[in-house]
Amino acid sequence: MLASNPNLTKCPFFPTRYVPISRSFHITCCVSQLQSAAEVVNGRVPERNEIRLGLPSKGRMAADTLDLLKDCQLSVKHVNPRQYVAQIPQLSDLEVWFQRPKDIVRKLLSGDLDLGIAGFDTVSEYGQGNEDLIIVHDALDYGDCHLSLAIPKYGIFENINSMKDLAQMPQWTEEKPLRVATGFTYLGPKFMKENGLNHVSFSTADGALEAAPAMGIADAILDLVSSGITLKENNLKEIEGGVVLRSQAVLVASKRSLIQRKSALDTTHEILERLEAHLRAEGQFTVTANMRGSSAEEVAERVLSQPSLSGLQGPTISPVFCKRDGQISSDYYAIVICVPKKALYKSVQQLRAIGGSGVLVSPLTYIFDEETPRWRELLSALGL
Ligand SMILES: Nc1ncnc2c1ncn2[C@@H]1O[C@H](COP(=O)(O)OP(=O)(O)OP(=O)(O)O)[C@@H](O)[C@H]1O
Ligand SMILES: O=P(O)(O)OC[C@H]1O[C@H](OP(=O)(O)OP(=O)(O)O)[C@H](O)[C@@H]1O
Ligand SMILES: [Mg+2]
Repeated sequence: MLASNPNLTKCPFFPTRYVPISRSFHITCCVSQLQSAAEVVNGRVPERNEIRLGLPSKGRMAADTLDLLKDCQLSVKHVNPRQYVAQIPQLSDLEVWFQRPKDIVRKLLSGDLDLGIAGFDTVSEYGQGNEDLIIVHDALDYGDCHLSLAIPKYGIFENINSMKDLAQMPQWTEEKPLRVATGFTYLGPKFMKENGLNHVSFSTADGALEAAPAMGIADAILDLVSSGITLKENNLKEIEGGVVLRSQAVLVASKRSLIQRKSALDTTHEILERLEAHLRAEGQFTVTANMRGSSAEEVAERVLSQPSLSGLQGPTISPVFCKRDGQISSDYYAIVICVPKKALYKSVQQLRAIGGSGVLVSPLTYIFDEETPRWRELLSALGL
């Protein structure tokens, strides 16, 4: 139980929240959040002309975020790693601010940033379900991990393999709760409660949580997992139903900013279109092949008879003209299709099976659709 944990105390500013006693910086942060929040609570966002995008200043998300933007032709001009403000020359009214991922979320809530990129886990933990946060793109395709509960493989946990088993263990009582070490002090308690574990206490640390059970500090940990190596090396295991959430990098915005700053919405549209165009193209190849045929329609029929050759909107088929005995004829047709990378070899086999030859495969850089579904979803979530 939260209240019985000596390491946590009621936050003086948000009485429904508990904060680690040692983390007075968190309380300071609550104060500054309150001050900024006061500015926006009555519906107005702070006055400024530039749109602010928060990007991770360091840690495992930082380099991949810059790489993604570069791939979208949105390179960040950042001369010095210790300088926390930067520009994206392609987006003239946008300022980039480098911040720790958790501060990106806090500053979106306080109105000091309009847009940000962070892990979904961080958005969920520090956003605490605040309705002002809106996920603009939920799958930026890096930073994959999941937040999961893990317990020792040994001792009293040897035969415990699910959350249900864990909840039914007779050991956990009001006086002797299940001790969980986690940095996720909002999601952790919420998850345990939702899973019927009522006798739980939490402790927190900034890293190397996997050591806590062996050190006798905790019975279980709730932390991020990607390869699973850290758990394995520390004799811990995940259990059925123990995944709190799955995470990857996301583009997140403040609803208020998007509604009240017209240019924030326009800039978000452009960033979203570029992200979608790049991410859609990344999974595809362009495949070109020649095929003998009597007409474009007849070739199309053959191509469309194969399950992996329909492309994005059906194949493009154009006649290949050659001069024979002074006569121009088109016995061959060139077909162009987009093929998912995973289905490349299958597609080549199917092309050959219907008489395709000279198959050329090239990378695809961008796919701009007429309108991205995510843009429509965003507008409807904003009530626009
Ligand atoms: N194996 C992993 N462990 C932790 N984070 C991961 C992992 N794989 C992907 N991530 C993502 O990277 C983010 C962690 O980035 P970073 O290392 O900058 O944060 P941090 O160490 O939690 O931050 P801070 O140092 O400010 O406490 C996570 O929030 C998550 O979205
Ligand atoms: O499943 P894996 O691939 O082994 O990754 C999981 C580990 O990585 C992270 O720690 P990090 O490397 O950030 O070190 P820290 O615990 O000191 O923060 C996370 O907190 C886990 O400990
Ligand atoms: Mg870390």
